[in-house]
Amino acid sequence: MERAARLAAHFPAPQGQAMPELEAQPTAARGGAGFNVAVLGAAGGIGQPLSLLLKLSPRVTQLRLYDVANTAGVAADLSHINTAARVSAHTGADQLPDALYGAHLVVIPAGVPRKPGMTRDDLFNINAGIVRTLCEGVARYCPTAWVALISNPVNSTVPIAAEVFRSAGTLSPGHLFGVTTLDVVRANTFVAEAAGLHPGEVNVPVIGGHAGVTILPVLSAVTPRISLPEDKARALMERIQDAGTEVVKAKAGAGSATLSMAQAAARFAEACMRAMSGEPGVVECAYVASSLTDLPYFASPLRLGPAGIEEFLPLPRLNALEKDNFERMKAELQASIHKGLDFARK
Ligand SMILES: NC(=O)C1=CN([C@@H]2O[C@H](COP(=O)(O)OP(=O)(O)OC[C@H]3O[C@@H](n4cnc5c(N)ncnc54)[C@H](O)[C@@H]3O)[C@@H](O)[C@H]2O)C=CC1
Ligand SMILES: O=C([O-])CC(=O)C(=O)O
Repeated sequence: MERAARLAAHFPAPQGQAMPELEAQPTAARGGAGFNVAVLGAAGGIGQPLSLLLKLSPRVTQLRLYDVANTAGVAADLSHINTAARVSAHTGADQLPDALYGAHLVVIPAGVPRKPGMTRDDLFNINAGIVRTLCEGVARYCPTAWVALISNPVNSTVPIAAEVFRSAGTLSPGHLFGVTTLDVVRANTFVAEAAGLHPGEVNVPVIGGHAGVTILPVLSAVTPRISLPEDKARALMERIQDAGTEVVKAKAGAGSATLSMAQAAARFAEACMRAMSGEPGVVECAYVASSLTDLPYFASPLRLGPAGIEEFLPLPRLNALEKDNFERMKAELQASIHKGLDFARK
């Protein structure tokens, strides 16, 4: 189906309204009145605890919960919590416009999770289409929103989202993020355990992408500085790269990481809202369109500001082990990016 026809079929105007004229939300106005956040996939394993954490955020004034089913119960439940965020439920494609209209930040954990034995790429066939459809809605109903994409395979879904926005004429690369915060959270935790530090005081930059060898924790650039023998560094690196699979195996068919992911996504959402509010010095790693390497999408530490990505921090110097991993990730990451681009351009 031609793109315009597909858009019109999926997204009628919000109920009782003419198709809204979407004016850009001026960043200066953001924050003062709080943020309007939409969670797409809100009734799922990540969506529910993430929505709980966002309901607890003093920065959120409107929380829109969208899913294909079961949002009414989640919203009713959360709405009894005595915080200021107003919660609304939006179920099914015809309610997506109401969920999105006016959103400052859209967080997307919609899609299927892995089962044991699957790779993240095995999710592509189902999740690519879900992400494309949801992003077509974002392009139409909240084109200036920041988008934080959780749905796997992130290495491919972010290029898909970018192409949807590009062809809708709404692409703002500084507002589109693949959420890799869980890799940082895990790296901080495992390094703290290994070094006898408090996890809250450790910061590991994690670069590359979000699958196996493409997840590159730069252990030589950890703060505070720690020194690890190569065998220990290699083992830690591999544990961080396989941490998602560790959870998938432990859940034994019941899905993948949800609670730690919800916390990681809430941390990333808070960082976005702090940056939109003009707070200085907000730095997070995320997977974004990037020219730091030959790869067109790459995760690295970013300084965020009211306009989105304000600075790509220089990549940390890599030691021999990390350089070797970087070389090994390139082909896989490039292939995942192309797979996403090819899908979106069909
Ligand atoms: N980026 C990351 O670090 C991580 C990513 N993930 C990914 O997050 C995704 C979600 O995982 P879970 O929440 O555990 O899965 P889940 O199956 O528990 O929840 C997914 C939700 O998406 C909803 N959904 C499906 N199609 C939809 C559509 N077209 N529109 C709106 N909602 C739709 C489902 O109804 C369900 O409620 C998976 O793709 C998973 O691989 C998971 C953990 C970490
Ligand atoms: O492993 C998975 O399928 C989910 C995920 O991305 C993670 O936990 O890092």
